[in-house]
Amino acid sequence: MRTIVIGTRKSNLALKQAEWVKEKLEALGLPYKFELKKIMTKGDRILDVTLSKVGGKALFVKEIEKAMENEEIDFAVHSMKDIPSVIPEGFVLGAVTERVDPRDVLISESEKKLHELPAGAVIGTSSLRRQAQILAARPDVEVKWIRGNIETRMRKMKEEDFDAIVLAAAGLARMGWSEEIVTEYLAPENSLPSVGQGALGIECRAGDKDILALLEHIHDEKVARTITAERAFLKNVEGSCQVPVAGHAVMEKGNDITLRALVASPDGKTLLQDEQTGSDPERVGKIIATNLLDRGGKEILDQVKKDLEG
Ligand SMILES: NCc1[nH]cc(CCC(=O)O)c1CC(=O)O
Repeated sequence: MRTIVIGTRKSNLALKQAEWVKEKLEALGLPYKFELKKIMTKGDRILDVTLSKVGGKALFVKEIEKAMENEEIDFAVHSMKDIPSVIPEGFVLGAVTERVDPRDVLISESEKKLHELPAGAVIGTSSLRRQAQILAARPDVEVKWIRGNIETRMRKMKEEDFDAIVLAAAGLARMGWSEEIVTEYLAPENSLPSVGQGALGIECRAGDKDILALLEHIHDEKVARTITAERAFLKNVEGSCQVPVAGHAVMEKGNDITLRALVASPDGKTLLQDEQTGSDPERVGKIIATNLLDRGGKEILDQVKKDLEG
């Protein structure tokens, strides 16, 4: 019986995600054994630096791709939103899983919602996307960088000087945290999610037919279509590092997809948004990207990238 080795980062959230995939595959009753292998990535090692300054998303996937290349693992489970918009030659997205709640949530010590927090309140996030949207909704609060996994951020909120933090509902749910700790599920108008948020992406070797056939069983084509639109937007606005862009797509009745996306300045003063519906996800994503870049998004993103390099 062939043993299939599933690669994962070693954070608790990554482990939960990989275990979820392992259980789904085991439930199929196929003649395979499944094993998890934890891989320490550069992104996990440098948790004290702002993520966008040290190279962004690629930091979490490079070592994992190396392990696939060396056949130490057969495929890797990632949070979809951590996968760069362009996947390197030799690897493919073998499956996109069902999506859980894609929204961001606000957790505040005083249990005050975003619009109830006092002026000067300090909100913790390490995402320019969240920062921009918080400041657009509440220009009178302060955003401070907070890093670390979910447990660390919850602890820092209590021990340090944060009135509230913003996290993904999906991460909390997967970690088994009770919904009771959530103060507010943020509407897309206040915090449009990250491209891919709430879904898992499974990356494997491009030519591995057995693994690709296996992964078909946990692939959700409807979710994949929405994510194709979101990622087409991301790829066409730039792709690589962590910049203040957001995008969320839903399936309409029939086969149409509606994508809402934005490009924002980090200070939240400019928020460029667009929404388009169409049947070709690549095209919907590209139309919005072109639109937002033309309307001033290009200047914003060029400036952000310059600041990140500096
Ligand atoms: N940026 C880190 C990250 N990557 C994936 C998730 C969980 C959400 C998901 O799976 O989409 C999180 C935590 C967060 O943003 O709060």
